[in-house]
Amino acid sequence: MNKLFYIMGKSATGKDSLYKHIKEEIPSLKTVVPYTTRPIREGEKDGEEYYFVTEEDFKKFKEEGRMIEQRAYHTVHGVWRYATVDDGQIDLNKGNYLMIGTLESYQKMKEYYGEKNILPLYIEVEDGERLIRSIEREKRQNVPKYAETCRRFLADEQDFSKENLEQAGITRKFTNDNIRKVLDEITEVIVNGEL
Ligand SMILES: Nc1ncnc2c1ncn2[C@@H]1O[C@H](COP(=O)(O)OP(=O)(O)OP(=O)(O)O)[C@@H](O)[C@H]1O
Ligand SMILES: Nc1nc2c(ncn2[C@@H]2O[C@H](COP(=O)(O)O)[C@@H](O)[C@H]2O)c(=O)[nH]1
Repeated sequence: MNKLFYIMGKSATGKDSLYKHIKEEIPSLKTVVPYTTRPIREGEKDGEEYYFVTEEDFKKFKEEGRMIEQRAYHTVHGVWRYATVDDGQIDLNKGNYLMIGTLESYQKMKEYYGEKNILPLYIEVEDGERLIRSIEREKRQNVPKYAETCRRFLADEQDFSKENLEQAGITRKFTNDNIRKVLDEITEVIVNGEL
């Protein structure tokens, strides 16, 4: 039976980096483009990282009953929304999928696709190291947004609290202190289809 492998973790734990490496190691994995109302960043392309849409588009998805899950964040730049939409991208009869999300979206995806069809890949990094990685990453941007980096770091504390992790049923955590090591661990899980 095919599965949805769902990467989650606090900011700057390496989700995007791992996603890219896993795709290279297992090219047969299918991917899904989520939707967002946040402004497009330099280097991003519409339809690759996200479909960059408007508030009105989000309303329309809801009215049409196509919203699988959605999240909204009160960022320092205003409200940014993210969603997975029932737009035909996911068909578990066609193969295994690799996605990135949050604990909140994972819960909704579990309800929509069924617990046995989705497998959580929870990534963690020690907080001090994670903060350094997120600041260094921001520093490389043309216009670093340090306030948003700090907001996200603090918000993660609550969003990924011990209680929330327990409630979501996260039993295994993958520590990204060495990308090669964690990649091997995750690849094994994907190939076997179990944690
Ligand atoms: N094992 C590692 N060792 C050192 N640096 C790493 C490692 N894995 C990823 N990084 C670096 O950490 C930074 C954060 O990684 P990445 O952008 O992939 O995180 P993320 O979880 O997708 O973040 P966000 O949720 O904020 O988008 C990047 O600069 C990346 O190159
Ligand atoms: N748990 C939280 N997740 C958040 C928060 N702000 C944004 N996000 C999630 O981050 C990813 C990636 O966003 P991007 O803009 O860097 O591409 C996305 O899935 C959002 O849901 C937050 O405060 N808490």
